[in-house]
Amino acid sequence: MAAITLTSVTFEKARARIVDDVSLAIPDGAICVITGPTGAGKSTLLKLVAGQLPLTSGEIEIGEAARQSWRIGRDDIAELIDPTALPARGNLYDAITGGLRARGLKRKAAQEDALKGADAVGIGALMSRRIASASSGERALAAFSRAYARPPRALLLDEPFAGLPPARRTALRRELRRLQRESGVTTILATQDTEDALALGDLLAVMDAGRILSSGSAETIYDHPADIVVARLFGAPPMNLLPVRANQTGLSLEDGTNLGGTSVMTKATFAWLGVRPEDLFVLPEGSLSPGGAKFPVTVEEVERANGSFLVHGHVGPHPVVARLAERPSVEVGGRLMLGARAERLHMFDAETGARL
Ligand SMILES: Nc1ncnc2c1ncn2[C@@H]1O[C@H](COP(=O)(O)OP(=O)(O)OP(=O)(O)O)[C@@H](O)[C@H]1O
Repeated sequence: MAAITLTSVTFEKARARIVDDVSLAIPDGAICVITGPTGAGKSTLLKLVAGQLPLTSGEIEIGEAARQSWRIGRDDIAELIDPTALPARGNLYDAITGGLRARGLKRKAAQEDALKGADAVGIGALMSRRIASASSGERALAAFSRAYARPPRALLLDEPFAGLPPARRTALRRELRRLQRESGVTTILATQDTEDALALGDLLAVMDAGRILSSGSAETIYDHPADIVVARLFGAPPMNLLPVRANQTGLSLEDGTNLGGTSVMTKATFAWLGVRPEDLFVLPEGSLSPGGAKFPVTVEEVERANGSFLVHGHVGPHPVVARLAERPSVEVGGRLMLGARAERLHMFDAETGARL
């Protein structure tokens, strides 16, 4: 297929930099997931790669083809897929063949490929369903059929699972991974969902305000975020951050509450201690592992989440969220001692927010 290389890609509109100096190198056959909050510029970046918007400056290469030399819809270089943007009229079959025809396929080839693609994703029997009455999951599958029936060199997927319930999302992620494995098409996928990103991304890029703040493997972005901005942007609920001071016995809050955490003590006297909600657990009395941290949490609310319980509370004046497998036996207003293993703690510079 083809590697995708973005060099200093910038897009301005009405003097606003919507995409700002983005550089990324996506290896041939990889999935790069662009993640970030709403309005970060993800969709705009995909449209630039698809050739649907003109670059203000910079360069995009897909394999040997430089950005200026292709036009969307006229060849098999890049295709942007947004399941929510299927045409309003017609049935799923029309949506799939229409997409292939727009890429320049002759009618017969488009019809053959559409059926092949629909069978490959298991919606062959649904071809006559009106788009307007198809479920979000069926539309997503139709969009995938359209993409994978004849994969372009670069596939650009904009929020492909938007609006789907969690169970359907999981199934469609697996489907997408399978299609990706079989086709090997280099893919950029934009999503706000951390689970999509972790499940699908060979390469992750965190975007905010038009810029790529950090990019790399899940290990880099999720396990070792470069600074507190990336740490808070990637992960849901976001990483807890507490301002701490180091003394002889470990890290403490300003009111003197000792949190342990001797394993992450650095030369810095003041720092931010970070811990992800999913890395916290109920700490049985006196069982803190060496170097780990403990958090005496005053519980405000316990919320049932998908397969877990979210405990909202605070440690001193600082809000803390924990994701626990089981509902803790604690009343609202009660105290819960939570722990985190040494290797799941993060430390960031108090001033710059950079990882220590
Ligand atoms: N043609 C345009 N003219 C002016 N502003 C634009 C244009 N297109 C996008 N924007 C603005 O640029 C920013 C980025 O938009 P974009 O849709 O790329 O973000 P996004 O990260 O995909 O968000 P979401 O996850 O909500 O889809 C937004 O503030 C948007 O309002």
